[in-house]
Amino acid sequence: MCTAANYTATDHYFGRNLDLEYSYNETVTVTPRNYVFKFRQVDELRSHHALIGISTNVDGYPLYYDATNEKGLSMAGLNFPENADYKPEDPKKINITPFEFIPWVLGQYETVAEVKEALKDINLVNISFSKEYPLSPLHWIISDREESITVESVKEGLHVYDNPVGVLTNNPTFDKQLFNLNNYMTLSIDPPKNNFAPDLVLDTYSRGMGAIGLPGDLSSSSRFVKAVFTKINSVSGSSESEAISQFFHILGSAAQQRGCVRLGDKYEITIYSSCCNTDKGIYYYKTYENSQISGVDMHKENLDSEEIISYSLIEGQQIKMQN
Ligand SMILES: C[C@H](CCC(=O)NCCS(=O)(=O)O)[C@H]1CC[C@H]2[C@@H]3CC[C@@H]4C[C@H](O)CC[C@]4(C)[C@H]3C[C@H](O)[C@]12C
Repeated sequence: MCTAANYTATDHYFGRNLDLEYSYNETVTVTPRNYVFKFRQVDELRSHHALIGISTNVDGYPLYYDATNEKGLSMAGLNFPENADYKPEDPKKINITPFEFIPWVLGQYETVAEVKEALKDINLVNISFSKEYPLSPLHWIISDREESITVESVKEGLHVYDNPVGVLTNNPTFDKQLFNLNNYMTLSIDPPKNNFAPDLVLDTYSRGMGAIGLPGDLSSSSRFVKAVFTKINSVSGSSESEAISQFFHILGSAAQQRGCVRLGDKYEITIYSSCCNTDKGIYYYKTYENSQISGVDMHKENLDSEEIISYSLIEGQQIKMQN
């Protein structure tokens, strides 16, 4: 399972946890403007916005999990099992495969408003990348500084939801995730008042009691509530250091520790957490075993080139000994 979010301090940030029990050798990948993006059913993009994000690169093609373009538009794909339903080719629509969706959107658009318009003509077509890389059941969050949307291709068709909280996890469908927040409206960052039974003497014996009932388990609906509560109440200073620290703490509130979710003989963990400064095009990340923040700045690369540039994730703790 996964959790994605956006966050605005002075700059705007977008990132996600990738939670899984294995990895696909993902890298931080910069796709410069003149890399030729080929698509299965529509014309190639010879020149487009540059992208930075995490991908698995197969036969020279960046299969992005999440990315941001040089205009500050961001997008992440998260698992959506049982619900994702991709369609046969529709000659009246623009047929984009799920693995092309991030390049197609981020290659061309600057804002969520533009993407919303474009999505009216899109059909997410059921063509897989290859036998080795079959279709994954995904849904997406797309964000800019102003707004976020969630895109879900389900049995009934393509649903585009406004995402007023700027958070996405996994199942159930996004309308249900949002509805579920109704159940938590009494949670508060302030100490509780005794509404339970005013005649009883009840004591606020601990800090944090205003949010008792906030879910702490690792199911996708609980992570959604936890991440929304943390993000919406987040306060941070305006510096880059303060903002990215806060962003990683937001993601940390929904992260997975090895041992708590068993999958056969393996355990789900947060493989990486990312935080892209979408204004500056800097992609920061941590991995499960590297708590130090590493970063790749897209503007340090030649963005007019034709070749993708990738950086392997730095793994293993970088411990700064003080004596
Ligand atoms: C599995 C991940 C979601 C994490 C998650 O939620 N894990 C719970 C698993 S479980 O439900 O608990 O078992 C998702 C998120 C993004 C995905 C890639 C997107 C590009 C590409 C698309 C191609 O079509 C197939 C290969 C491809 C590399 C994808 C592989 C995989 O699907 C990725 C990593």
